[in-house]
Amino acid sequence: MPTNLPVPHVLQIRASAGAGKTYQLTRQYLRLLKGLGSPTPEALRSLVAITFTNVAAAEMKERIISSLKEMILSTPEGKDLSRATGLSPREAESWLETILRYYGDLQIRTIDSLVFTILKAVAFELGLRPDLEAELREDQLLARAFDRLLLEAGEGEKELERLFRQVLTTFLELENLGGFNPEGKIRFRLLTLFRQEIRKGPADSPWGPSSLKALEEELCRLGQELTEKVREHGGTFKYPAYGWEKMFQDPLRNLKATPFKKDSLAEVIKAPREVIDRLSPLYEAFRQAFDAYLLARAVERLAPYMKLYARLKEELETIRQEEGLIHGGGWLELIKEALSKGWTPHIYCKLGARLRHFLIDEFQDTSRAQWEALEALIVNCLAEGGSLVYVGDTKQAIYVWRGGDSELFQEVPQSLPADAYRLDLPYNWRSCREIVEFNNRIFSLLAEEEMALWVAKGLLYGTKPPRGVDPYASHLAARIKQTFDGAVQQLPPEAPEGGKIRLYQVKEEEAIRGLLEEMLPSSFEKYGQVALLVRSNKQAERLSTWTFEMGLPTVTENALRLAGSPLIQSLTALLRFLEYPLDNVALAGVLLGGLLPETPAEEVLRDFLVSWQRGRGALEEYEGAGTNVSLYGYLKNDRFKKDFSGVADRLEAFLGRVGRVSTYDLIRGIFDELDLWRRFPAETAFARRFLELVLRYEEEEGGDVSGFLDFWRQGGGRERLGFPEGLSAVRIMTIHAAKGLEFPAVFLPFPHWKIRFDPLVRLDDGRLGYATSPYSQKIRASLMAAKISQALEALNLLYVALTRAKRELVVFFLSSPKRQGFDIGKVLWRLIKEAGYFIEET
Ligand SMILES: Nc1ncnc2c1ncn2[C@@H]1O[C@H](COP(=O)(O)OP(=O)(O)OP(=O)(O)O)[C@@H](O)[C@H]1O
Repeated sequence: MPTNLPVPHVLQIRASAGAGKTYQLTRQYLRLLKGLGSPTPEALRSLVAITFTNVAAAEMKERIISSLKEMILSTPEGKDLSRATGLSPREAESWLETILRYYGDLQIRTIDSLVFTILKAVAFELGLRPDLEAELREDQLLARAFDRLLLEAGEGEKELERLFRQVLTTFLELENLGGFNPEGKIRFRLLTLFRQEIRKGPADSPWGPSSLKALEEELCRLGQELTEKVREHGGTFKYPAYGWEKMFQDPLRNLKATPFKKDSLAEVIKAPREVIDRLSPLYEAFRQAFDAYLLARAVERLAPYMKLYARLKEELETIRQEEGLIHGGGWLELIKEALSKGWTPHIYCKLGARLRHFLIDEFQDTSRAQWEALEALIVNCLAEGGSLVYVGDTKQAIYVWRGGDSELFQEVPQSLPADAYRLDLPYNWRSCREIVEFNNRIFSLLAEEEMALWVAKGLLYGTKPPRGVDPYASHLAARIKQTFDGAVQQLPPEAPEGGKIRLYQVKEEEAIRGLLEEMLPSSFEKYGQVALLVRSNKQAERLSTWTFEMGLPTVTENALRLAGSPLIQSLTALLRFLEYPLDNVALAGVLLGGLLPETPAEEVLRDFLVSWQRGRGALEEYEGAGTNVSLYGYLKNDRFKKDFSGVADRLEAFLGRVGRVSTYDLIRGIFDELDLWRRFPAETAFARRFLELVLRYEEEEGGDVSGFLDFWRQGGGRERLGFPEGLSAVRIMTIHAAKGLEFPAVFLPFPHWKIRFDPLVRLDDGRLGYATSPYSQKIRASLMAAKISQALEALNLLYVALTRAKRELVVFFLSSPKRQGFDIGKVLWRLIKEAGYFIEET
């Protein structure tokens, strides 16, 4: 890593898996700390590291802290770090103190979180409510807006009622869809439109809906004219047994007819040359009308949805004004607007720091909208002598569906006002020799012309690709070659030897289960060394049922959700109680969770319930004249104070702090006073992450206890931990979640994913259309462009999956006839065979 680049500079690190990109980024962070001089919160705030997920941000913070500790203790690793970063043990110590003291100023976060903080800083100037809140769960926000529309329609808003009716008609007639739940499908389509707009630009049509009726009539007229003229000139349609002539007479009922796809009239009719020449323009006119009709139909299909969607957006705007809620895509646009007005100095002033250096991890998954929101800030920081280091690997771009745009990787240095440098990291530091060589052989094959073309054709067209040259397949093949060119990695001089690749072919899924049962318990000293990687959550569920039945300790992504931790459950129960002290269920949760050290919880509750059963009279007596029968009132009652000494006092003390201190300080106080760190050692990781979440929430949304609880209920509880090290349980997770991680042994039990088809396409003229076969040529181009991106993503997923293993990699192939069509398993199979590996049949 070059340590003395002159500022300003942009450094691009593009390297394959396990090459040390995140490792270098962490070191660069420490190096920049050194360059900032004496540790202050302002200096800390000027250094921004952007990660792809909150989990990755939490992990990077941990890495920074543990690196500083190593340096303070001058361990061998610490000495190496000191040498590489220039930080002496003393400097490391004072930075660590500053970081721990001003933890909230540590700017290691996701792009969305950074952009939202900035947005809050300029909310007033942008005419937004200052108590603006982020709604990260766009489906929920949209569901609310949709419900409000339904309500308005139900209350007699005529225009809206008409719109809903139109959508339903399109749904039932044009799309031939039925079923019991049109509402669910309509909601889903609106959500797709919303996502499309957030990630890929405006959804509004530049033109109104086309006149489908007129196009239908024109098509039928041309079809009939053609049949009449053919007959008039003594010609006949080919293949009378298939009724080609009839198809031209009634094209609307024969949209998929073969003769409509022929390139020339000579392929459709039998007639002398001069007749064919004479009628060819008519056939061409028919074909054009046919294409225009198909195009209009696709746009028309979406038109009522677009109108409803326009209303939905108005509703979203109302929610924003009424409640200050704003969705992710919305804030990216707003911040872009603010920055384009040259507000950067003002933003810095509000943030209390100038941003000087940016570090960005996993850059290949950044979306254009995200980049555009950040760009002006980065330009500004470069203009003031700062730097940008961004790292990534286009082979690992697996978030195209969320707008990730790996082409930005090359564009960025050209658009920025600073000298650009590039660093190669040629070694793979992660895996043993066998694994590195396996991946080298497999993935370098994808950079070969013939193989790339075979893969491209298969992924785009399945088992029956068109013969000869196909422009889409050639384009995809070129991109595959370009992506995997340079995939070969070197082994560092002292790389660990060995490693194992095990490849099996099985006939039924049951056999995969059998092999797992055989291999998992016997092969590894510790279960914690094994990760089973899958494509979908459903597969993860299936596998965890199996491992559960086998009696193997297992940890899945869901098990790491914060809401699943007993400590966090009791803590949120305590917050619910503090928000509303009459919430008996919440207080019961606090007592039963053992949060308060001195509570004989069951005894208290039994007593309370017995009293309750005896009748309100008795309880009201405890509570004095109060009418609310609350557990809290019961605990506070003097009669019981001595039995349950301290409980009510503690609760009262906490209650006294609500609203006077921040939610974060309130919870930290609870941790200290109840000695939770010591009393719940197994839950430390959950507790730390929870505190971080509270802090992040507070920074971004400034909310009180109620606000935090709303956020928690609406999805905060789904936040999860990174997979903890040292836990002796088999990890089951999706390949998406495994990105950036590594494990001693990796199993890929179901490598058979296909590319996903998205019927929503953007046409050349900017309009959106809904693609169903047969496609207009214009739709075909957009559709194939989308398919090409998805095909690349499917291959990239394979690359991510196969590069997570340090020592052992196990892959199962299912050869059951149930597995039909062309999938990634087929690609992998051929790559493995050509690379000369043996697949064992069982
Ligand atoms: N220069 C190095 N010396 C020793 N170990 C290294 C070095 N670089 C990286 N490593 C180790 O190699 C492993 C992979 O590093 P890291 O996760 O940073 O790679 P990466 O390029 O970000 O990988 P991926 O793209 O697959 O997420 C880690 O265990 C890291 O500690």
